[in-house]
Amino acid sequence: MSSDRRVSAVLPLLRPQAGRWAALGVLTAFGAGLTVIGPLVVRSIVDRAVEGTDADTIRRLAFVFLVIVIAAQVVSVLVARSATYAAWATTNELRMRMARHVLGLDHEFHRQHTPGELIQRVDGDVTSVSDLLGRVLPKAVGSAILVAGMVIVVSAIDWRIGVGMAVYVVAAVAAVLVMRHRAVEESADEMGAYARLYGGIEERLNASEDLRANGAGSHAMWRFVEDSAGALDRSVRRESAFLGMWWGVQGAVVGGVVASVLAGAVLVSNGAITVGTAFLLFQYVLLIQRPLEEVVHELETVQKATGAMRRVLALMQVEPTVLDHGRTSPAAGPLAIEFSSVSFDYGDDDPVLHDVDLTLQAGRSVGVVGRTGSGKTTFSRLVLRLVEATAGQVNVGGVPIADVPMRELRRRAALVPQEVELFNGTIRENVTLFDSRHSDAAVADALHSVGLGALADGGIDRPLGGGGAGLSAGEAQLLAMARVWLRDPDLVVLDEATARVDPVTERRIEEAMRELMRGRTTIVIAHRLSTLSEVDDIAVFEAGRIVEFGARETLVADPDGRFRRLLDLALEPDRAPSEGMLA
Ligand SMILES: Nc1ncnc2c1ncn2[C@@H]1O[C@H](COP(=O)(O)OP(=O)(O)OP(=O)(O)O)[C@@H](O)[C@H]1O
Repeated sequence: MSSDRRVSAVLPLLRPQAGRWAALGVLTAFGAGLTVIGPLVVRSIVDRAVEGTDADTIRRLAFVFLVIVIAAQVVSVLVARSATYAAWATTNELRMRMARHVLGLDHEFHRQHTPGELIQRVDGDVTSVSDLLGRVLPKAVGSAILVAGMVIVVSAIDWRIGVGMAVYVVAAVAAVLVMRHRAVEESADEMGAYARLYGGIEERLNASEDLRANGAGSHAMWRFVEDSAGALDRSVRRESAFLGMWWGVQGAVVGGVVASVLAGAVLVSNGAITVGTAFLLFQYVLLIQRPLEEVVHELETVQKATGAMRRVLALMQVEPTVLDHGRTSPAAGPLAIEFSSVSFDYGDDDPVLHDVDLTLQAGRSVGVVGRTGSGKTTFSRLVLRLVEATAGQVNVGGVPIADVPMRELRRRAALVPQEVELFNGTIRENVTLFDSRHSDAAVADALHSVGLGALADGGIDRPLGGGGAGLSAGEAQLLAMARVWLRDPDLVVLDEATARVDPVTERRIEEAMRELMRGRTTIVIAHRLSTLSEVDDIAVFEAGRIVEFGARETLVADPDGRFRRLLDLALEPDRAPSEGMLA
């Protein structure tokens, strides 16, 4: 995509605020017109003074000039104000569209892009576009009208001077644009270096506990130092490219002023133009200085916005693989799950699940066990349609999962994840996930049902504490269960609900699970077999395949079965792995 096409990609953004932008265009043209007329009045004053016209006429002309200058200033303030407003209205729409788009992208996309990088895209890059629209675009349009107006006025006086002025402007702008090529590249590189730096900082801050606990602080810091040095190097290169352009413009301006003064002196002495016209030329050349300087100043904004626009467009072109075109709602009540020859890979042609067949009747619960990396979590992602099967068919409630509207699937299926995210808000907000429609009684009931009654009794509008401080990992998982309880879904996936908790909390979680399972279809992914004492069925995963599936009681009774062997292993303390019973 060429850079011009990228800049033109901004134009469709203006459409929703077209009226505002049109009014701004008229105001800008009016302001430029006033700036062109001002020196014409001065020209009259000078010529009349040379001719010896009466003082009253000159005073009147001076007053007209004063009014024009004040009006031009007022208009420029109005232009700046309404341009900022129009730019924010326009880019806020873009921000919203991008945020919605990013949130709709795949699990895999979010795994590959840090939140910091995405914030930089949705906010930082869009702010660059906003600067372009709110500051540069009105200035560019105003400058173009100003220069065109000056060339027309001068041509009307003497077409040869008009041509000279046009050639001068075109040559000066062309020279700056040629120099910009290097600046463009440097600017894009600098933005990329900063995105990497901020993305890295954000990721390391999130993982600070893990990094510190594993003694990886110094490696992480070293990476930060490398990224910072890279960003500094790019900044210096970009700065020197822009400095080169700046000196180019200063040379062009000084050359223009010298040429206009010399040409004016020669033409006046030849009698070709009046002193007032020579003065007009001098003023016009000075007026050209501002647009030329702005080309340099604002080119940086244009470069940033161009790079930003390129990244925004690239992001908007990322298509989710999980599409929401479904129109069929499964019947009300618990949802049956059916996997027919389902295979899945994460895009690297290395299948994580192979030919998985499984039928879980509505309202039943299945315990999913297997070694680390055997595909249990991936299986649950397919059930929740966070990823799409590479081959085969997943049905939910008898309906192909792709035919179920995403909104309905999200409403009827819920997940208690391995890592529970807690928000810096009240207990209520953490349970309701900021949905204000739930009553106090419903929130308290949800907390009581999962054994967090003490939290509810102290008042649900108390802050939970920054980042959920004060809740253990097990309590956080209970709180996640309360969220699910409140939503009352038809399908629940509990991912490793008892990992990393003490026996007392494990017991509380088991009781909460029992409550949660009632009247719903439930998938429990567990490392500890004791968690599975309540489930109806068991599926044993091994290297991405289901190697055993059946009613729990049947599998327990089969001495040669894999689940039975896992149970025996768990019951023999000498042979049981120390950390989790299956991990
Ligand atoms: N987002 C991903 N991108 C690429 N590969 C992945 C991704 N998630 C998991 N995998 C790979 O898929 C395989 C199965 O992972 P999965 O998390 O489903 O296993 P699991 O049985 O749930 O393991 P655990 O018990 O450790 O959670 C592993 O080899 C893992 O490395």
